[in-house]
Amino acid sequence: MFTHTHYDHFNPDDLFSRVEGYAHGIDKPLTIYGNDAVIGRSIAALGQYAGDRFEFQLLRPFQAISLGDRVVTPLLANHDRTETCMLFYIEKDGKRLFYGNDTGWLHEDTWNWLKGKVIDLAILDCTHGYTHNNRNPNHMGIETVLEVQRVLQEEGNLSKNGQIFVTHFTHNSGLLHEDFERIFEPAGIKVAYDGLVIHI
Ligand SMILES: Nc1ccn([C@@H]2O[C@H](COP(=O)(O)O)[C@@H](O)[C@H]2O)c(=O)n1
Repeated sequence: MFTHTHYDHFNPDDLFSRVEGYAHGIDKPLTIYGNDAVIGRSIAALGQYAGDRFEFQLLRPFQAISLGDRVVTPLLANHDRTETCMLFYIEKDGKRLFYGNDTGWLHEDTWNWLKGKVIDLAILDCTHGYTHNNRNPNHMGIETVLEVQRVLQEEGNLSKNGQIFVTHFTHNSGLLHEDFERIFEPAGIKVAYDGLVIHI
């Protein structure tokens, strides 16, 4: 399931290693979920070799789909005006995950959709460090993350033990992992790292 087609999230040429004759022992297709750009570029990368090794499912903003025991609702990101970039609200076993990356200050339609929804774990974009803007577009920074937390709390979106983790940092902020930990610790926001597993 893809949020958008930027190079750091989507490399459709990798799909080729699953085609007939290259990969073996495959008895069911891999479903690619995403916006029209994701689906179009996946099909273009595979060409005639897609065979029965792949299926494609177009995601539309705010139209929930069932995936086994999960319900996934794609939400609109505020990231790239040339593409329908998406975030995800995922419900499973009574737990609710908000995958909020890549995005700047949340899209108005997403804020509206979130009204009345509960979140047990929010994963938020914190590409930037300090931006002196608490409504940063395209990507969030520290002030925007804190402002999103404030609104989520004000709206009652976070469950009793609801957690926020930040991720997707650029080295250009000049901040290290421990700097982000120190900055976000007073707000109770945790800082993600490669290989992190969170149980909710
Ligand atoms: N000021 C920035 C902004 C982003 N990056 C890194 O570039 C990658 C792609 O960014 P997108 O805006 O296309 O999502 C991403 O991995 C960022 O960390 C950067 O280094 N400096």
